[in-house]
Amino acid sequence: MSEERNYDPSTEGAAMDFDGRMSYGDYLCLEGVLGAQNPRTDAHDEMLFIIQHQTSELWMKLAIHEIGAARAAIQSDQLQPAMKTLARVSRIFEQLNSAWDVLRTMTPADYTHFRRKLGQSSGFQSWQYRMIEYALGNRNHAMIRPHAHVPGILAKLEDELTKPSLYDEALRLAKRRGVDMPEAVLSRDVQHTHELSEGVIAGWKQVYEAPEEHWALYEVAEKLVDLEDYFRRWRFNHVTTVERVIGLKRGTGGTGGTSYLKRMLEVELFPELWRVRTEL
Ligand code: HEM
Ligand SMILES: N[C@@H](CC(=O)c1ccccc1NC=O)C(=O)O
Repeated sequence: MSEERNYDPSTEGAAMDFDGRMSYGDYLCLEGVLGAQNPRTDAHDEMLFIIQHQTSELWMKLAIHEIGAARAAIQSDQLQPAMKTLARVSRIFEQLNSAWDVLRTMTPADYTHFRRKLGQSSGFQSWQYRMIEYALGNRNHAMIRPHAHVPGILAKLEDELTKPSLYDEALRLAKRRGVDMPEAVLSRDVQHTHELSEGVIAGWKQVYEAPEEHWALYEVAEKLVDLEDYFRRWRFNHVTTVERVIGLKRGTGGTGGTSYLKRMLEVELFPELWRVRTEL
C-alpha cells in the first residue's frame, strides 16, 4: 500500500526536470491565468464569482473561434466540417449552461458582501458575448458603446458587423443548393439584424418538407436550431440565477436588471427556422 503511495513514476521514465524545458504550466501560461484572480474584498464567494466569469469568457473565446470556422466552412460548401464545428459550439453552450449550477450555490447574502465593489461593471460589457451575438446575427449597434474607449475591441466588433452572419451564410448556402431564398434578403445590408421574412420561411419549408432531397442543408439548419436552443437556455439560466440572487434590484450596469434580461429572452437568432415548424 505505502509502496504504491510513494511510487516514483520517474522509474518508468516520467520527466521530472523542467529546468530549461517547456513544462505543462509553461505551455498553458498558467502563471498568467492563475495569477488573474484579484478579489476586491475578503468575501469568500468573490473567488467563485471571478472564476465563474473568467471560465465563461474562456469558453466564449472558443465559441467565437468555432463559430468563425463554421461560418467559413458553410461559405466554402464544406458541410461535414461545418456540422462538426456547430455541434461543438452547442457543446460549449452546454458547458456554459452547466456552470450556472455552481454559481447558484451563492446566496443573496453572500453576494451582498462584495456586490458594491463591482461598481458599474457588469456582464453587459462583455465584448466576447457581444461578438457571439453579432456573429450569430443579433446586431444591435447600441451595444458597441461600452467599448468605444478601447480601440482594439471596438475595431473587432465593428469588423464583425461588416461580415455576413452565420445565418446569412446558411441562407446563401440554401440558395446555392437550389432553394428559393428572397434576393432582397441575400443582398441585404449585413451590418443590421436580419428581419423575419416570409420568403425565407417558404425557402426553409422546401427543405423541411423534403429533407431527403436536401439532407446536408437540413442537417445544417437543425444544427442552427440546436445552437439557438442552447443559447436560449443560457439566457434563461442567467435571468433565473439573477432573480434568485438580486431579485428585482437594478443591475450594476444600469439596466432594470431582471426586467431587461427577460426582454432579451424574446431575441430570436434564426426566426424562420422556428416559424417553419408551424407551416409543416
Ligand atoms: C450573481 C450572478 C449574476 C448577476 C446578479 C448578474 C446580473 C446581471 C444583470 C442585472 C444584467 C443586466 C445588465 C446590468 O444592468 O447590469 C446582466 C447582464 C449580463 N450578464 Fe450577468 N449576472 C450574473 C452572472 C453572470 C455570468 C456568470 C455571466 C457570464 C459571463 C454573465 C453575463 C452577462 C451578460 C453577457 C450580460 C448582458 C446580457 C445582454 O445584454 O443580453 N452574468 N447580468
Ligand atoms: N450586473 C450584476 C453584476 C454582475 O453580475 C457582474 C459584475 C461584474 C462582472 C461580471 C458580472 N456579471 C454579470 O453580469 C449586478 O447587477 O449585480
